[in-house]
Amino acid sequence: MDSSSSRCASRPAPPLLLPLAAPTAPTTLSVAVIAGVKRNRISQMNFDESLNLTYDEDSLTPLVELKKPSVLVPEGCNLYWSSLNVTGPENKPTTFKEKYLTSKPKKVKQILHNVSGIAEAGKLLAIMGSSGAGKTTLLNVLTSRNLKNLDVQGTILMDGHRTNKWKIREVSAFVQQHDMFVGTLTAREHLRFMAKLRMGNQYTLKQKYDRVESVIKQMGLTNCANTPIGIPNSVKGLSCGEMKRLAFASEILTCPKILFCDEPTSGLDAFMAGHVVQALRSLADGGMTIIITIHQPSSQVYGLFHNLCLMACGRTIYLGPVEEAVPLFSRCGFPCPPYYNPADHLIRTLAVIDRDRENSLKNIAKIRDGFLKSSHGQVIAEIGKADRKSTSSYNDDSLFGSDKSFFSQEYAAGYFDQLMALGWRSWLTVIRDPILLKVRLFQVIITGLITGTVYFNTKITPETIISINGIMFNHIRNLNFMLQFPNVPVITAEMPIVLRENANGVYRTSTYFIAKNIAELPQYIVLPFIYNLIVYWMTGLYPAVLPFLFASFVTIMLLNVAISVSYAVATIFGDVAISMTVLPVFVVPIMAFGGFFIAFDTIPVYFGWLSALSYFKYAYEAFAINQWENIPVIPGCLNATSKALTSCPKTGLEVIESIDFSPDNKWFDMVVMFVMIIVLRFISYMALLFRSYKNQ
Ligand SMILES: Nc1ncnc2c1ncn2[C@@H]1O[C@H](COP(=O)(O)OP(=O)(O)OP(=O)(O)O)[C@@H](O)[C@H]1O
Repeated sequence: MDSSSSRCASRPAPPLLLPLAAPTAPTTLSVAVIAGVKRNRISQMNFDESLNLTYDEDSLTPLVELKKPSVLVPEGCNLYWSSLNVTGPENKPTTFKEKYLTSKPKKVKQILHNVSGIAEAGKLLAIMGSSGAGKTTLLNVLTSRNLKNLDVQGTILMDGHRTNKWKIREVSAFVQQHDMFVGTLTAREHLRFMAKLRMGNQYTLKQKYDRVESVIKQMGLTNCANTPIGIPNSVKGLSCGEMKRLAFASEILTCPKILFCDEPTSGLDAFMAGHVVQALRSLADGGMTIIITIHQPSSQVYGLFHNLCLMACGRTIYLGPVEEAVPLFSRCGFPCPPYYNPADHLIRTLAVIDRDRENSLKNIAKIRDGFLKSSHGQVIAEIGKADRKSTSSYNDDSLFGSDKSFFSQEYAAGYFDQLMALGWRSWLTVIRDPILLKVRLFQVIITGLITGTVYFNTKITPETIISINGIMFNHIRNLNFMLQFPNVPVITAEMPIVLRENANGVYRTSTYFIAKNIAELPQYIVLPFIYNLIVYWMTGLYPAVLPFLFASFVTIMLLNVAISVSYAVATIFGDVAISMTVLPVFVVPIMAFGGFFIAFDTIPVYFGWLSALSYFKYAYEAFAINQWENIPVIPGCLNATSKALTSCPKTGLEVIESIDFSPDNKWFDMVVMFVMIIVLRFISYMALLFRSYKNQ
């Protein structure tokens, strides 16, 4: 590994507490002492040498605090979990009542049983076990994620300190199983975006970009640094292995002490998997603490692990150096056949076979007993005792002196920097995603031309009044349906990425929301303007500059209300299918009260609220006033004497009144639409904030 690339930028963490290599005056403590249980050194712990902390016996605070250098070599930290017990509902809640109205599940089951362990600094620890063994649950507990419905008891310690979820998040990074990126960015752009947000203000932009280049080299991404990440079925991009390495690269930019990875090799072929795990091994060799869960590693990948944690039935069956696992199994009567992948052998031996359940459990118990008698087993047993003296549970946020909450989280980048970086990313997405801009532009131009051709140069006559009103109402309706519905999948597709980045403490929900709104605004000004430009002049609406500009303003406001509705629905319902089903339920009735299909005098009182919410009505009214207020005479109506034309409006103002609109409402309508935009965007922001909060 390139040594310069293994150097990491320091993070805005509290002063660095480094374990001392050589203990001096006070006591040298073992793992059990860390929890204040016992003060004797456990010998022969070849994977526990870095426990030589020097402590003040009373306060258990490390005595020496080293000054934080400007550039750090990642030193990792030892992570301990002691007597973790996790219980969850026997059946996952499915009905509304079970989910929201029942406080406690009827039946609970124990998922993790007194699980203890250690992940050492500078070592790659792989958690393995058959399906349902509890690997993901353990990783979720260690990272404090996805713990909904679960009751977690136990203690987690970092370098001798009890810790809580905020502290763990501060010093660690989590690469989840499924990669999520904004696919229109290139790998380098994505890393630069992350560097701007995660590396803090103590670094110049150049230093952040230098760090990006070194991480690109370190993760072997040089050849694909300028390749778009990719959007399935739309933009061709990185391979799965490159994507996974990019996920690591994003997380190690700030040089976390601990890196968690859930199934880093899933979906990769053996060759790619080897590359990915080799990258993790290099990070561990550089000093980081790495914890991964993994299924079926090849023997080559297996050989890259330093330590192995084997789980079965929610229990730790083995935790120690990888090379000692197979000998332990042999001693317990389960030798690995020659030329057999040791990982396969271990997992097969620990699998619970339904038709031979009793025997399987007996075998597992035998191996566990063998392990507990070994020196490594004793270390784990001692770690398990660390929890006994603790009175507060892991979920107690006051542990480790942290009183942070979702709303008082600290971010590496300031508010303005977050806005700028997020605005930049949203803007690149808007201009690069073919569906977002090119297709929409094409759609607007074609629809505008077709509408313009159908109503081409409509002259004002008594017979065409209804057609001219139709042009204006269609104008509004077309624009609404053309852009409102396609916007829903755009929001819902990006939401999981935003929620994940938010949960990782990269930026605030508010900065994302404001930046996205600002970055998207230009297209929601330009597109309606182009549409109006085509339709207004082709259909022959009142030919003057100011009325044209006002009509453009009406269409821009209308479209922005429509987009705000799609924002609100998408963020409230979250799922594209549900949102697309709900949206017409709201929009279609509201359109019926727009004024073209209904006389306002005939609307029953109990539907008054629907009429008041009809943004179509406000846009149509403003548009109609703008058109007809400039027409002093309707040719053919002024001197009409025939019976057929007795109800013929003689002036533009009479046309406005004939459709129950008030000529004074032109600016009032604009104000109402503006207020609607603000209220709807606020609602969608609150919905997104709530989702972010629930996702923590
Ligand atoms: N939130 C939850 N509510 C109820 N049961 C749960 C919950 N999370 C996990 N479980 C149960 O806990 C057990 C262990 O699940 P876990 O996902 O940790 O296993 P795993 O070893 O990661 O399996 P796999 O390799 O298949 O992902 C399973 O029986 C699972 O159904």
